Amino acid sequence: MYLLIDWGNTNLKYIVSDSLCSKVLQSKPVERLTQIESLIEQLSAQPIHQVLVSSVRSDEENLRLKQLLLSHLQLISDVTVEDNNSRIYFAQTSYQACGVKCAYAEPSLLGIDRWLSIIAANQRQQNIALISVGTALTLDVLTPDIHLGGHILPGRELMFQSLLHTDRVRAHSELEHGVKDPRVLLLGKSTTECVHLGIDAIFWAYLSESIDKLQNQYNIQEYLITGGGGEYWLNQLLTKNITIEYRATLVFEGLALLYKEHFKEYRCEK
Ligand SMILES: Nc1ncnc2c1ncn2[C@@H]1O[C@H](COP(=O)(O)OP(=O)(O)OP(=O)(O)O)[C@@H](O)[C@H]1O
Ligand SMILES: CC(C)(CO)[C@@H](O)C(=O)NCCC(=O)O
Repeated sequence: MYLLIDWGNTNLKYIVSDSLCSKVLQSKPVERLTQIESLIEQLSAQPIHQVLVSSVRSDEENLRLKQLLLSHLQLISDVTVEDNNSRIYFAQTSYQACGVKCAYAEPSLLGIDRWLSIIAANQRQQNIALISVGTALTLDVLTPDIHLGGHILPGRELMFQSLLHTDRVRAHSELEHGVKDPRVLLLGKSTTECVHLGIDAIFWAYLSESIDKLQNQYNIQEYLITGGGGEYWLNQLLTKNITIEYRATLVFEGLALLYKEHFKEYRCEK
């Protein structure tokens, strides 16, 4: 069994799969955890043989994850620590991988989650815009085999927290009356409503305007959207005249592709 991990700034997401083929990964449920310690409990006695990791966390946090995984692997198999070390693969950004070239002059500075999504999207060999709505909102644009660059914005929670830091804007993290349509300029009648509607309006204006520019400048054929807020924004963007798809497994698909490029012995059964 393969364990694929996407450790973001808020959650650790994972998939357990007996195959690294994109089609199989796309059909797997993505599990979400807030504490990495609960990963081991969740896996319990599953026979994991190889772990693939995408992590935007610090070296220190990655080491903690590695130690946790090693102790789990040791419990379920009788091989040595050295053998087990090679069973944990941490993906890294590079200048070129799986046929695609990175836009950054210093590729190691591009977030691995973005790079893996780019690698997965490049399989389609089209002009693609990738939108990830998580802790940060990111945009990446690629034409076949070339990453052109992108944007990074603070995500909803970061914007929300930055206002709470003033200590005067006392908003609740959830709206009392559910989601409101961000395409209409609705006006809030409480601090919480004002903050939520304001932040949604920023995202809507940004996404709507960026899509219009992307259509004109890059002739985008397809949009792929992912991340915790991906489904919500997919629904809002359906009114735009674009081809757009929500893909929860995009980072995992890229992770599997990069791993397979490194360890060429892996073959996807047809
Ligand atoms: N409707 C929404 N609009 C904007 N952001 C949202 C929405 N719903 C959820 N989010 C954001 O998504 C995030 C959780 O998603 P996800 O689990 O993909 O993030 P993450 O673990 O932080 O991943 P990463 O660090 O890779 O972005 C939260 O920070 C939350 O604020
Ligand atoms: C932007 C985030 C936080 C999105 O998860 C991540 O990709 C990251 O930490 N990136 C590093 C900076 C960059 O991509 O240029």
